Amino acid sequence: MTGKVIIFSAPSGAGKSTIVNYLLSKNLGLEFSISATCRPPRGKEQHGKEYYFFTQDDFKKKIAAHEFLEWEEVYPGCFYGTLQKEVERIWAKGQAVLFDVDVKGGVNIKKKFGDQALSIFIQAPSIDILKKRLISRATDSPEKIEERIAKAEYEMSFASQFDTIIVNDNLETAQKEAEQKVKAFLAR
Ligand SMILES: Nc1nc2c(ncn2[C@@H]2O[C@H](COP(=O)(O)OP(=O)(O)O)[C@@H](O)[C@H]2O)c(=O)[nH]1
Ligand SMILES: Nc1ncnc2c1ncn2[C@@H]1O[C@H](COP(=O)(O)OP(=O)(O)O)[C@@H](O)[C@H]1O
Repeated sequence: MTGKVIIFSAPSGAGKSTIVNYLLSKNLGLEFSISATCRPPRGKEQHGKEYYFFTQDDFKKKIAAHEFLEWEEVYPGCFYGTLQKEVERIWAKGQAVLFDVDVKGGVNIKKKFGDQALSIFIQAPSIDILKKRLISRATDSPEKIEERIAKAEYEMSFASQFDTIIVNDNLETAQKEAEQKVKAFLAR
């Protein structure tokens, strides 16, 4: 059983989650790939909903057992990855898989799936705007925001390795552009 995959990557704060959630609300035949992580759940987060939560030990065992399609140490000591069986679960339902992964993960998944995959890089108009968005989102401490900004320039350097780049300046325009690109790819 094989199908299509759509990959979204971006520096933190560029608007990727907002655009991904918009696409998921459109009933385009997409299902979100739930990632595995070894960060602890926050608030009401549940295993198998936002993420599959594992201890760092269990995560490493799964790496050794080749259960991951890909994984990255996204922040120091903090692993995120996609379980092979997550993709199979979604394809078995006849849906296309929608990935929200870091830039390296995005490039690796595209390499694995080739023409079966559409990789989209979401870019903020500038680093300054990125910073403003992270501050106004108010989900991260000032230290975390600085960590994310510091990483953003490095992440931007991956943009050219994606099939397409969407600059998220006006949100509605970016959402429509993403929707049109995804629909065209799914119709192929
Ligand atoms: N490579 C890879 N990156 C992932 C995966 N899942 C999430 N990420 C990335 O890990 C980062 C998670 O950071 P953040 O958005 O702060 O997520 P949070 O842990 O839910 O607060 C983002 O860049 C995600 O795109 C995955 O399965 N593989
Ligand atoms: N085009 C836009 N203009 C202004 N604010 C935006 C735009 N796109 C997203 N945002 C806001 O910026 C913040 C970061 O967006 P989010 O989707 O959480 O980013 P990411 O998932 O890439 O980290 C959120 O508060 C979101 O509402």
